[in-house]
Amino acid sequence: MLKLEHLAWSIPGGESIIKDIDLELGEGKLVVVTGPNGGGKTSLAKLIAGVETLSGGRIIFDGEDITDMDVTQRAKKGLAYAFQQPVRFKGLTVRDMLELAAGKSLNEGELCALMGKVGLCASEYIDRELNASLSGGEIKRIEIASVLARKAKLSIFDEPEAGIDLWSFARLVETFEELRAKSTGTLLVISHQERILSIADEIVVIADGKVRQHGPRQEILPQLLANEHAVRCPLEKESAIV
Ligand SMILES: Nc1ncnc2c1ncn2[C@@H]1O[C@H](COP(=O)(O)OP(=O)(O)OP(=O)(O)O)[C@@H](O)[C@H]1O
Repeated sequence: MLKLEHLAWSIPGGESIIKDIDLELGEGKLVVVTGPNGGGKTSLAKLIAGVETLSGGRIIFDGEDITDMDVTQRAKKGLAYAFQQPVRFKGLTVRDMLELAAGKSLNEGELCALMGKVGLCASEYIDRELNASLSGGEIKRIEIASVLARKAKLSIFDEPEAGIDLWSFARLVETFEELRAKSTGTLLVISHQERILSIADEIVVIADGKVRQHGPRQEILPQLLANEHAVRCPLEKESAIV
């Protein structure tokens, strides 16, 4: 459903950030992208969503070449993106944002169901403006709810765990599992969280702008966990000596 061919992206100064990425994602899968900070995950998500413009390569979505389409055209084709740091929209209420995302007016029950998926109670929030009065975690969850409202063919979530409390995070993980079970669309989730990695169908590891590993969770996750221990153990030994 999504095919990335030789994707490349350099920042205006010339530094190469994304380096020849080839990747194919299947329909209805939950794919988790992980890797070290600064490896290029957010850049890749922005390139897929059309927020940044490719320096080279092609993006095929549902059999169609969307490389030259802008963000809005890609959104109309069924691509939704939740930013790592959500944007606030003064003058727009939570209800407005969710209804815009859903493309229709929503009744109280529908609003409640949507907000419940991210651990928020609709009645407390729907009439609030999307401005600085909302906390970082609240705005993040509302943005995730708006992406869920889109029911897109491909939904991209950039570090949905960032700034979210444990209880809401647990609810969000359940929501991802429910969506995957319904196979309504493909989910691409950028995350460093083992809890999210542990529900993935596939894991992609990106470092230094390249795909380092890609495969089923059962294959990749044990390797990631083993590497984590390989890094941690010498340090633990050192601290034991001190
Ligand atoms: N507009 C930009 N201008 C300059 N450098 C940029 C720009 N966008 C990204 N970078 C750099 O590109 C590299 C990759 O950044 P990116 O945000 O894609 O990493 P990431 O894997 O998502 O990291 P994290 O896990 O910390 O969120 C970083 O070194 C970052 O500083």
